[in-house]
Amino acid sequence: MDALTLLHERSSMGKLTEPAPSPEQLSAIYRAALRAPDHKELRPWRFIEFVGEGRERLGELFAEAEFQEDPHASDDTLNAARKKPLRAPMVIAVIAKVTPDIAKVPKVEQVISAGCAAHGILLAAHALGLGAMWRSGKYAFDPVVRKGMGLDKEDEVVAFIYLGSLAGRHKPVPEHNAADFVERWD
Ligand SMILES: Cc1cc2nc3c(=O)[nH]c(=O)nc-3n(C[C@H](O)[C@H](O)[C@H](O)COP(=O)(O)O)c2cc1C
Repeated sequence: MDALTLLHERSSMGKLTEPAPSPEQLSAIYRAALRAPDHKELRPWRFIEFVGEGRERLGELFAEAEFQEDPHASDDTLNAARKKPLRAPMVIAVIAKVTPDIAKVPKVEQVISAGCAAHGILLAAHALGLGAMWRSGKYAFDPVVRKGMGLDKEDEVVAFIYLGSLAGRHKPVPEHNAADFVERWD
């Protein structure tokens, strides 16, 4: 697949199955992530891989977040939260590891950089024939989840990327008209 075809045709895949990416595939995926544009080379990103029982630990954090939000939450609600990370054989949390008060690189730029790293993961996964889906949801912003994953005060959860093998067909890529989004000064 050439680079432009990849950029034009990447799409998300919510239906994911075993196996998880191999070590070689992960290596290629992280190389792509680490090529994200990065002002002052701060490397403002960290990745936490959840596989096997690690996904269950993440699910427990989601359920605990749900419980803290509503101590009367039903068992169904807590179990639904618990099961979310099991939708794929691997989840990668992309964290913006923010260095506060650094000259010329405000927090927003560091978070954008980490977002570009997340996009790199999606693109590399697609190029490798894997499926991937970027999710956030309320748990990405929840204090219980943040604390459980060891985030510092200024850090942000940019993505939970669900990764695995394709268990469905990619939906057709929508055609947009660039002119709807572009203005030109000349
Ligand atoms: C920051 C961010 C957070 C997202 N969170 C979710 C989410 O929690 N749940 C979801 O279904 N899609 C979420 N999406 C959207 C999907 O990842 C996906 O981009 C969307 O379904 C469109 O599909 P496509 O990537 O194939 O165009 C999120 C996207 C971004 C950029």
